[in-house]
Amino acid sequence: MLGRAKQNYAARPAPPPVKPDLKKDPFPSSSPSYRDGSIADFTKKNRPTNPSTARFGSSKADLHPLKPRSDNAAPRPSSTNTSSVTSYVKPTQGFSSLYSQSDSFKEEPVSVSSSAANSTTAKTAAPVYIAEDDFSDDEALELDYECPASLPVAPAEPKAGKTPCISLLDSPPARNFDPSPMSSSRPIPWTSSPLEHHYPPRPMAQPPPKRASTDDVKPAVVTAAKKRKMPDGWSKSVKDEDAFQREPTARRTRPPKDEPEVVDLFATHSFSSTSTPAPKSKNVPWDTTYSAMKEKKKQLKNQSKKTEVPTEYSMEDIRAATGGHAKATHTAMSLSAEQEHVKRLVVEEGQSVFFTGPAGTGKSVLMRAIIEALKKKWARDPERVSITASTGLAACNIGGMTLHSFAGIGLGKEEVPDLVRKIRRNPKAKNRWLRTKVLIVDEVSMVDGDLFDKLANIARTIRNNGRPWGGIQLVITGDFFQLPPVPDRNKRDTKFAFDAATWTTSIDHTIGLTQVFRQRDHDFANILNEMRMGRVSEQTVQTFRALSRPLHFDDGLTATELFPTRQEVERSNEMRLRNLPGNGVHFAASDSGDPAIRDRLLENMMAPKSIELKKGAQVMCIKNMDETLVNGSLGIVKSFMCEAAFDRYREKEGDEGDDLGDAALAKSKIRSFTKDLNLTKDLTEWPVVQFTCSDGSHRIMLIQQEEWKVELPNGEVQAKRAALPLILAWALSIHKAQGQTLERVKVDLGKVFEKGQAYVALSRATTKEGLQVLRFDKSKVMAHPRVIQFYNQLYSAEAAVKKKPAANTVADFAKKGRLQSFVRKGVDVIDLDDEEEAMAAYG
Ligand SMILES: Nc1ncnc2c1ncn2[C@@H]1O[C@H](COP(=O)(O)OP(=O)(O)OP(=O)(O)O)[C@@H](O)[C@H]1O
Repeated sequence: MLGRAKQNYAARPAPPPVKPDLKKDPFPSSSPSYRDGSIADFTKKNRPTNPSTARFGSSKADLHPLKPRSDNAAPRPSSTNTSSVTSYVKPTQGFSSLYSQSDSFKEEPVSVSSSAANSTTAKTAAPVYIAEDDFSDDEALELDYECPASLPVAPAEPKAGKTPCISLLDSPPARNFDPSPMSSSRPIPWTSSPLEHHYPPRPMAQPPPKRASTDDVKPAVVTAAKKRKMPDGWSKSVKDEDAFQREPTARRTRPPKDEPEVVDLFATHSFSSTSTPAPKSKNVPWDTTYSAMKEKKKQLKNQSKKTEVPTEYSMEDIRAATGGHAKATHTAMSLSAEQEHVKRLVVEEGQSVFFTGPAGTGKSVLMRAIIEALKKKWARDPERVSITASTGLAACNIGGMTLHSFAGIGLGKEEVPDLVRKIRRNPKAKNRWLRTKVLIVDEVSMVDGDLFDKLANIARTIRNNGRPWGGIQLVITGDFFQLPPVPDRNKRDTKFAFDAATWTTSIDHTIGLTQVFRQRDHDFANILNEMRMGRVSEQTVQTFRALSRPLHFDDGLTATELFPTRQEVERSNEMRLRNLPGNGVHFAASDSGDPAIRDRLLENMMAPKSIELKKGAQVMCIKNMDETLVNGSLGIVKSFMCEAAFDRYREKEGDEGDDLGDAALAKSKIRSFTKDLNLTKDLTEWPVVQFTCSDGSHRIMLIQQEEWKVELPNGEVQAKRAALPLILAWALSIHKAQGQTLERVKVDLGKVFEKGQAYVALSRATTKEGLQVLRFDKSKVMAHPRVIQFYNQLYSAEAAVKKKPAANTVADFAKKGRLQSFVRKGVDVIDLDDEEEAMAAYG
């Protein structure tokens, strides 16, 4: 009975497999970690010490399924195996002790085939070696070698039951490869590599023999794959047929005509140069030494340099390009060392900079250079650079918008929270605040201090960033000795931008430009500079009084009179024009853009909406045309001509002639000629102006319309004006004159009423000889006391830092912090760093 019971027990059906407890572990991990998450326990509990509890397999053989070693494993000297492993695991003692097993890092079985060890196939299969090109399966990659002329025939469709196998070896191997289907008794291949990987590597592809003719070769490799296209410069050199014929080595395959050309990255330069044959021994990338590749790169660089378009032009080039028709061209001007220093700080170091300096030290020139460089730097994201100025005119001069427009605050009279709400309701303005990384502010002397503080706070609030200006880099320029902010009736005194509570913390560097370009006469430059600082000596008074004499010029031009108000200017110009004989000719500008905002955007343009001219009218060029015909050049209208008549006149008279008597004759001839041929020639008449250039020469130019645009930072044109680049120039407002360089100026100080006006007016002149001063009065040139104080602090800070006399100050004279420590000693300047930090933390 006992025996029967034993038999029944042995013959009982196997219990059903235990289902995993889904409630407890709905998503069981596929990783081998132990259920409680302790990998140490896991390794301990599953340690294959006892064959019956071993995790992988149940037989003893399973403990060492890869003994003998897998054929795919790299060969190792068997005798030293143990010692090398021991020494290798030494540093991991900590782990070993954790697992309380010294051989924790010994080789673990990795085969998934329980019978692999017993498989005779595994034992007898040929070892697999990895060749260098086993991984170069990127078909699109162009390698620096040419494929053999004959490629293997594409394999037939694999038969059922056969392992798909495409051999890239041109001679089929006479090896005993068994292509029978995989069975559990065969080792799983090391990778899913193609089968040829199971064979010893064939020798590297040899450079193919030099071909007789490039056309003979059938570039099978080219047709086989989608090739990567090289940049334009490369294909250009490929198209050099001669160079192709001169190719010293057969390193490139000419594709059939209808296929895209393929350029060998490493060989391109060599076939554009006969003198540099390709190194024969380096025709595969892995054979090319680093120095050889470097050399090739250098040659390519030189080659591309040679084809660069020159960026600077000589005057001959400019004249040839513009002829006698004035069209604004870009003229290169090299910056001085101090200008370069500022540009570097701004563009390369990303510092917030305020650069200032006397009139004529090249602040505007520098600002334009900085804007150009920043635009290049942010070419991919132009909205990052916002160009603004305090006034519409100044903004137009640098192709920007007013600071008010940028901010989207209207007049900006409300408190900051209200202004922030206003901006948030205006997506464009909000976006400008959020996207701006660099904010340019020109003519800062006219920015109100309260406005500066408001904008600084708005920036931090809208950008949700506690850093000064919410992290926006500021590039500010201006001269506080020049025109002050427009006075506010509600305020008792002017508040300058430097008076703003946030001014000191907003600026990293304050830099004083010292090299005066406008006045070449040092004495004159020094007198003006002294006057600027409010130091008017008796000698200076005498010098200016002596300039009251009338000015006479042989070319019939008179000095431009500067007036404080626009009404005075208009009255003066109209009267002078009316006094000229003959009829006036009207030139209307053509404006375009959104009608809703166009007029407002264009109202501050230097170029007028319409201008009436007469023969003999004195005009000023308001655009830089080239090196000698610049913004501020004075001229006289000599005639009115169509383009063809002017060309004929120029042919006859050349550049220097000024006899325009046959203009009418030329015009009638052109008219009859165009009538005969039924041609439609543009017979619009334009003013012909004889300019006195900055170098003293005369040039006769046909002046046609130029364009001025008001653009958003992303290049979107908001408004555009096409107008003659001319204004009447018997008189000019001081406001419009700010920023101008004038050869002949007349200033009546009796009419000047605002601080800074006298200095702006007088400092437009390039020479004493070209300046007439009426009613000179010391009191009229006095600067604002707080401006004097501000600059004295800067200069003394610089002098103290450099241990130099304050008079000879140069360049970077007030770094943030450094200046504060100086000015704190004597002058009441609040250090706002702590407050800023606190606000940043709060934000
Ligand atoms: N690096 C330079 N090389 C030669 N000339 C220069 C240079 N920088 C400026 N200039 C010339 O100096 C004159 C004054 O330049 P600019 O108008 O930029 O000075 P500014 O400091 O802006 O003057 P202001 O304060 O009066 O507006 C211009 O005629 C300009 O062409």
